[in-house]
Amino acid sequence: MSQIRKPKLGQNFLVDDDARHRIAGSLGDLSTRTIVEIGPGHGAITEILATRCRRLIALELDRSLAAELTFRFRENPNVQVIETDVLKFDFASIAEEGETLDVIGNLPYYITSDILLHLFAAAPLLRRAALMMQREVADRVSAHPGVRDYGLLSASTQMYAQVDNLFTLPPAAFNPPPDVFSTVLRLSFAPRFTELGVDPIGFDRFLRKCFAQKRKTLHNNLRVAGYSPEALAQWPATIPPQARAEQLSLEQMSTLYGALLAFCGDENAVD
Ligand SMILES: C[S@@+](CC[C@H](N)C(=O)[O-])C[C@H]1O[C@@H](n2cnc3c(N)ncnc32)[C@H](O)[C@@H]1O
Repeated sequence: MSQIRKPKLGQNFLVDDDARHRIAGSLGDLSTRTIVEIGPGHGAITEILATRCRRLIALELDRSLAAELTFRFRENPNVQVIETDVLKFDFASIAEEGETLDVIGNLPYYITSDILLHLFAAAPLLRRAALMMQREVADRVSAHPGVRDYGLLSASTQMYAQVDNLFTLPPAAFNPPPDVFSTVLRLSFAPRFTELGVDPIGFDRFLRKCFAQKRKTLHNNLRVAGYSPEALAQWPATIPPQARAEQLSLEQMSTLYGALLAFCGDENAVD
């Protein structure tokens, strides 16, 4: 009986030559940079990066692929292959004094959101990232307020980075072909917490409450999350009372957060 098997560890390897060059080229001149590649696989992108960057750290979870690449790049002193789970990788462990890192990866799609969160946690060490992910996820990450795809993933990402949507590839660019189209995004890290006057942990928790139920108004989501009528009476005049979370800019969100926090004293008071 024939059976379609999902590749393990999200292993859909890039076979489109033009595409691998476009990804490798998407962060510009790398000659002075340290690049971290997530999931190098058989080395489709690694091979190009190895000749272009000062230092390349390739993180591969699959033991046999990591061994294959270690052997293949054994004569490239600027390439280091580390067999590890990217989600357990400490970016600080490889950054040199005062250095920022660039990240490239045709991601294992099954952990895209987790990888993004892991990168956000390391944001002060990162300059830019070029990441291939499922098109629908990329559309959500890069969406602007007021469009259908805008949500928690967009708001969270855009607190950490400016996002550019670079290009989209069909399933045929990969072997085996995935069921979905794929898009490459470029993230330029520039966290906005200080500029917007919010603390990262509290504001992240606030965003989760705001976007808890997409069909509810923001006011209703916050009421359900435990904000009292007295707290919600602090609603800023600049924010429409019937607004949904996905309609508000990050500036408006942070204004609302600040008004509620000033009233409640401590964001823990509303948990
Ligand atoms: C979509 S493939 C990309 C492979 C290669 N870069 C290419 O473009 O052909 C994803 C790669 O990530 C690796 N991978 C999966 N989970 C991982 C993890 N948690 N940490 C590091 N690498 C992982 C897979 O083994 C696979 O090589």
